[in-house]
Amino acid sequence: MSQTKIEEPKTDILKLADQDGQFRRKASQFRNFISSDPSSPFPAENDRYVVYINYGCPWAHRVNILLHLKGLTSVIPTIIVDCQLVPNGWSFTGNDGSATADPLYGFKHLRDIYLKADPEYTGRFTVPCLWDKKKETVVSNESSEILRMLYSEFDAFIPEDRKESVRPLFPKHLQKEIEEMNEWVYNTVNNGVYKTGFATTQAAYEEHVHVLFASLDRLEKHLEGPGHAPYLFGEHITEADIRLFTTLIRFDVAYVTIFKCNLKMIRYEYPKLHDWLRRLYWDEGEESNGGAFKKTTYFDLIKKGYVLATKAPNAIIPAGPLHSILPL
Ligand SMILES: N[C@@H](CCC(=O)N[C@@H](CS)C(=O)NCC(=O)O)C(=O)O
Repeated sequence: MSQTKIEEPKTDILKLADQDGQFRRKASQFRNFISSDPSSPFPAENDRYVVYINYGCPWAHRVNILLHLKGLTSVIPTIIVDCQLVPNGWSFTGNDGSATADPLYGFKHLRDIYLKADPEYTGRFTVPCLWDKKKETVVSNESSEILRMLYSEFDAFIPEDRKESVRPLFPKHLQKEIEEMNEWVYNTVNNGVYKTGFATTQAAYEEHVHVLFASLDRLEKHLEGPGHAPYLFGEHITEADIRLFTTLIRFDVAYVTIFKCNLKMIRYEYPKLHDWLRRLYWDEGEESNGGAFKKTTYFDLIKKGYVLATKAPNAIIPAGPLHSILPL
């Protein structure tokens, strides 16, 4: 008789850098799209989808901002996992805004959601993770694509003035420029902080830290360009602002100290980026639909999440900076 083997996780969750000290982000594996077309495999419906997030992760934060900006928080509710990455991955502990168990299936770990969708899944168990309650599967675990499907596919469920046709986050005439910016900002800033902070050799760290700051210098210059203020592409918030915000709001409070991205700080050395960042954070008016950026930012959990992920000196959470964000 063959013995029943208990399956160990195939992914070493706490191993972030490769053998050569470089952090290489793996491509997301669930890449389906929700559509407003009722005959599509994943049609937009009220209360059919949920998205697993935590409050530390910048990729999950993008999605949470978008749900608030669009007024979709009750159409696609979020389910929160805690901010500590343990050997079994993200979990439900009752801490950091999470429930004590997954409200859908009673699971203790997010990995069980992925394995329910595909028992053979070998990728990483990441947030954000968009789940279809009807088909009981993961629709997508790629934040950049989750953003895109939320722009217009759920327009039937939101007020007129939030629809993509009225207040576009990815306007036709800017798409090429936004795509171009996404490319270098993703590689050198959004993911650049991780390549720097998760590096485990001096050479890998130094390879990425200078590239990161060269891109911040480039962004600072960009904001001086015609039509590039107060938001990255003019008078209104676009996708480019959302994607950069979730990295820069973490910069002075977490990446400078915990990820050693410490050649400069946003608040002291990047006046234009600093203005841009504070305007987004503090806005509680129409542009941010009543504070989408502020309401979704949890500075303490951001710090905690990175300290625990990197085991930064003795897992002590730095007290500073004195103000997580300065007034406008
Ligand atoms: N490309 C993904 C990346 C998501 C991602 O890496 N999330 C991190 C949290 S910041 C995660 O869940 N890491 C857990 C792991 O890799 O095991 C996206 O943009 O959605």
